[in-house]
Amino acid sequence: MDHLYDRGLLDTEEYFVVGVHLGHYNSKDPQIYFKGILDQNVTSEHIQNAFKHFIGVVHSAPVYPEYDTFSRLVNIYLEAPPFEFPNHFINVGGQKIIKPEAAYLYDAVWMYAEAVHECILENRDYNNGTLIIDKIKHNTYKSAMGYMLRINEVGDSEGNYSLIARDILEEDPTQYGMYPVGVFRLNENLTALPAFHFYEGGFIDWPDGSPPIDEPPCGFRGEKCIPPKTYTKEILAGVGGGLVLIVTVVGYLVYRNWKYENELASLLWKIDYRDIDFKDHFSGTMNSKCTNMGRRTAIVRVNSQMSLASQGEFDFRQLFTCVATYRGMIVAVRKVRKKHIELTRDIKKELKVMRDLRHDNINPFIGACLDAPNVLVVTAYCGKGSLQDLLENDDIQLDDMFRASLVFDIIRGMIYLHESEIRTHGKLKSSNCLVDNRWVLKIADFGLHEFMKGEDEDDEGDFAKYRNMLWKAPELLRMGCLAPRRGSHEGDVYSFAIILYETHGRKGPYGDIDLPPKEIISRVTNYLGDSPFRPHLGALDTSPKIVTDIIKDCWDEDPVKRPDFKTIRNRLKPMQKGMKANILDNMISIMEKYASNLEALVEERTDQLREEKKKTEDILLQMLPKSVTEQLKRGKVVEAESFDCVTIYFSDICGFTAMSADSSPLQVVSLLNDLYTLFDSIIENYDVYKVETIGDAYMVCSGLPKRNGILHAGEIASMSLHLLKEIKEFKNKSRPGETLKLRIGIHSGPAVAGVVGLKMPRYCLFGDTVNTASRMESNGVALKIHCSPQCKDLLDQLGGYVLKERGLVAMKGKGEILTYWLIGENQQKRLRRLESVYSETGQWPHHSSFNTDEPITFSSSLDYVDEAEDAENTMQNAEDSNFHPLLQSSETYGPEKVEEEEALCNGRQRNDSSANTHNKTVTDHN
Ligand SMILES: Nc1nc2c(ncn2[C@@H]2O[C@H](COP(=O)(O)OP(=O)(O)OP(=O)(O)O)[C@@H](O)[C@H]2O)c(=O)[nH]1
Ligand SMILES: [Mg+2]
Repeated sequence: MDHLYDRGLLDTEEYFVVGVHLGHYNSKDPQIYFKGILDQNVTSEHIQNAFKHFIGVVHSAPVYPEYDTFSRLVNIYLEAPPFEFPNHFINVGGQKIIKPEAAYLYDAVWMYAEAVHECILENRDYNNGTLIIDKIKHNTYKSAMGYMLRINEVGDSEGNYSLIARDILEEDPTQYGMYPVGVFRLNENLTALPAFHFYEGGFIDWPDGSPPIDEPPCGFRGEKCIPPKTYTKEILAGVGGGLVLIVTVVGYLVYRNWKYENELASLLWKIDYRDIDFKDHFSGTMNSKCTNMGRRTAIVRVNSQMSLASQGEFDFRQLFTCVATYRGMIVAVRKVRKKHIELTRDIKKELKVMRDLRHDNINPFIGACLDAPNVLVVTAYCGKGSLQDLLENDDIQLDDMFRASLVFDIIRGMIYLHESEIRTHGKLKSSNCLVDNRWVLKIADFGLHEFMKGEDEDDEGDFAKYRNMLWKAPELLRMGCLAPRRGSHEGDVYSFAIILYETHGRKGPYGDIDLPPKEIISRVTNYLGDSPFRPHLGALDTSPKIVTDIIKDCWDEDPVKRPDFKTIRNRLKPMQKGMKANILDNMISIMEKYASNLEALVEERTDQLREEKKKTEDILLQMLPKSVTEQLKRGKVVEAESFDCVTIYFSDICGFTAMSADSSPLQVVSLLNDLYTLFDSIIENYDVYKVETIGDAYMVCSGLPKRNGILHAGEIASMSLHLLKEIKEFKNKSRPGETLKLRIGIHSGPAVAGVVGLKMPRYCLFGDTVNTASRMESNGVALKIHCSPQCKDLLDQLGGYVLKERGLVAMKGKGEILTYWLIGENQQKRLRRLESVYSETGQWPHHSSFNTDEPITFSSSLDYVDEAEDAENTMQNAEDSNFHPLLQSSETYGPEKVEEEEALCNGRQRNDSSANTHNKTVTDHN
């Protein structure tokens, strides 16, 4: 209570505390109830005020005098046996205070005794506890406390309880105590709860003047005050939201309207006449074309062909429409035959709609010029002219892909147009389908009906007038001038059918029907017979059936039966198979294919070229030394070069002339071919350069054009031995069994080399060395190598060569010269020599001699001479003819033999250009 009071909970009178006190009411100390466990300050005003909000239920105090009587009797019995509890003060009137528990105990025993007694009377088992309890339950009895009690159904005694409340303390009116104000008593029928009865004069000093309500009006948890559910908030939110939406929508509409009006008013489409520049494109007569804008039809037919022949972005020969530049853009300008124009709202709307249209297959409307008398309509310029021009131009091939691309462009454009605010075209025809530079077809000349209204009649003449009507649907033709200018969806489909017919037939809208347009129009309009008058479909016999079917359906006499453009698109889809959406993409893909083919082709041709070049180079290389070839290839002049020392080989076949005389020319050629093929393959193994072959003569040189020190003598010597060996095994097919008598001469000395001639450039050697070499050969002996002393010196220096002195030989212009026969060599020595060159220079002296990829093959069939330094010894060996296969297989040449050979060679015609002298006398001093 203290805390409740402190926290102000009792201030509001809202709380009232009902306490239960377990003890009996203590009438001696009515303030005891204010006490807490420790707090003894019961007199505090604070506490006493708090208890104004308290009523308590306590056990009623014993009823007097009944309880007194009981107490007295207990005192008496306590002294009596069996307790014999003495009370010393009994004689002075002192009584022991008997606690109520004694009364309860008394009550319990009494009740039990009553029950047992009843059992005995009823002759039932009083040891049966349940029975005894049953008897006790629901009993009402007068307690020793002096009041009535009742045992309820669970066996508890429902006692006599009093209600205590605060009242002024009897002893001290400034203080309060708790006093019983009433009691709960059992009522008559003893069944219901005990009822409360105020004691006489008893009252409760309710803080509020009356008892507090037992339950808050809304229940303890407010459950009795749940307000019925209302949707006010939702409704408010809904209404608010709705309002916002309405305001937004209205705002948006107003804004749109405002914007629309602004756009209408801003005249974005308006073009200033001064901004249109006709000069850039036209001069002279061209300008007049633009001055006559609007009367183009007659010119069209003549000139349209011309424009199409051109592929450029812009062609100056295009005369059929007036072209100008507007803000850097090429535009088509069309004059409206009106003196002035009143800019009504409808016209403004119409122009705005036109300007807003944007589609790939719709020719963009750029604007209009209203500067009277120049009332102009400006549209984007399409570089390739109209579909009509295209179809009439025989130079342009229309393949299926091309045609399908154009047709689908029309369909796409028309679907867009029919769904737009323009709704219909009304003048769809091939001249109003323009083709731009990218070959995309664009629908043109639609809309602007209000703008054009009242345009002066074009004096184009009957032909042109009726021709223009060939695309018009019959139902519109029948309406005459009442027909709506904007036409109808079905009317556009009819026009499309005629265009499709034109596109496939390429003979105009009515193909080969040779009637004036006026007559055609009359027949189409006044159709009475069974089938309406239409172009002949027979002319389209090469076209796919779906196309002719579509054409038939689209020009049906009954407009209702004509399909719409979406249906047409779906039905014509097979035409598009494998095609890209626009023709340019198709062309690009074709070109890509072509380009990749071309790449392969170029590659192939490059290979061929490379091969041919290589062949040419090879031939050149065969004709000229590599270094010379390189110089010639680079366009340099090859200057004659002088070489200090080279070795030259000449060989000749003795008796060749006589042999040729006996053989057919073919046999001779075949023999020489075989022979030189063999020679060529042999000389490849040496660092030598074949200078030329003339008839049976063979000229080889070493030490040029690449210098090789003195190795040239060795290379030529080894090569000569190799050739000599091979010639002995050479089979002459026309004279089997006969050995060719090869006569070889070698000489070393200085020479000059250079390229002569321009047409058939030859690498030639000049100098006395050449002559001497040739003489060495001509003064030689068949199957022997005749070596000059200069050459022998070099060979000696190189070592490993076996030479035998021949003796003095008289040579023309030279006197007598001591010459030698080269008879053998030590190949190992040559090999070592070349190896040492290789290790010094990192290069083999001759490219093919020691190709590291191939085994060294040179002279492999020759035997070797062991360190043939001792000439005597060697010669001895040579004479023994035991050490060299050359010598083994050949005869030993003595003077007689020489003579014999000499005779063989007599009469031989030398046509060696380099060797101009022939010494026919051979003197062998051996
Ligand atoms: N290259 C090119 N030619 C055009 C262009 N506009 C019109 N033409 C050509 O001008 C010719 C006549 O066009 P228009 O003046 O529109 O006359 P029409 O199409 O026969 O008839 P309507 O449009 O119905 O008045 C067309 O056939 C085309 O050859 C264009 O933008 N570029
Ligand atoms: Mg047109």
